[in-house]
Amino acid sequence: TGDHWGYGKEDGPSAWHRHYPVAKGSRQSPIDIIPDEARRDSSLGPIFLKYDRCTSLSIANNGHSVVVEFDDSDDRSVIQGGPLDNPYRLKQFHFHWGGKGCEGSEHTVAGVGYASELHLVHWNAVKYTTYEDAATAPDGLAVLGIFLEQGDDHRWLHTITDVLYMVKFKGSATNFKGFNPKCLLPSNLHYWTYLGSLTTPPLHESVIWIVLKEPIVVSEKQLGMFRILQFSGEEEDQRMRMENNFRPPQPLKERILKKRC
Ligand SMILES: COc1ccc(C[C@@]2(O)NC(=S)NC2=O)c(OC)c1
Ligand SMILES: [Zn+2]
Repeated sequence: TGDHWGYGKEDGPSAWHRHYPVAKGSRQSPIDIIPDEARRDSSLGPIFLKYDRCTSLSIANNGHSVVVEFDDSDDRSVIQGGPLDNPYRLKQFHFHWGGKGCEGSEHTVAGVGYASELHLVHWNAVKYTTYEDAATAPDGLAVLGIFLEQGDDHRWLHTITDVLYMVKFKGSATNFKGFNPKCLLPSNLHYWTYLGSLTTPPLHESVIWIVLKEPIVVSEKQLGMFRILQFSGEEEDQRMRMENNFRPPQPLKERILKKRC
């Protein structure tokens, strides 16, 4: 039982369509972002992020990534503005990364990947009653994508990398209170935006994507800490290092990429 998909040769992104036919849908993510083809849209305003440090709850290894969950019972932590018609509540954030020295982001920019990509997942609690309902609705989710570039140590990422050893195995979780994800944002909030999907099964086409142009900088040492995580559970005999947990870019099809720069 459990998820029968992964990132390997047999169960990876090229095989997902067998159980999840929407993998070949009209608004799949990620995409290759071509900056020169992005259309400036005067109706696109700035995005506003209001994150309250008291809403973070736990950090967990779900067998596909490391996820920090938030208390989404009210509007303390929300994203609004930009392409969004109302505030979307912060539910969780997680990362995608590569192998040693390899690219690991999901979106690429003019064909070039970054070392990693952070996804801050928000849901439309004005229109939908539950996160689960929002996750299947065309305007249900708003995901803020932030690129991680290799370079100097990131001042605040230590707060996360220092506890990864506690969630090494699939199914492990631990308390993670008082973390404010605002510390993971770059200084500039200029963004690209387009209509897309979840990037793992069930691949629901329910995401309004907001991808920041400016990456944050993290060290190779910090990136390496993500690779102590395992896809596999503690009881499984074959150890499977968690790395290269990213889906490659999907066809843009009839979509328009917009920008606010
Ligand atoms: C059923 O609801 C789901 C399921 C998976 C994810 C995770 C993910 O597929 N989506 C993005 S974005 N990156 C991912 O890895 C999700 O996140 C919003 C929501
Ligand atoms: Zn993601």
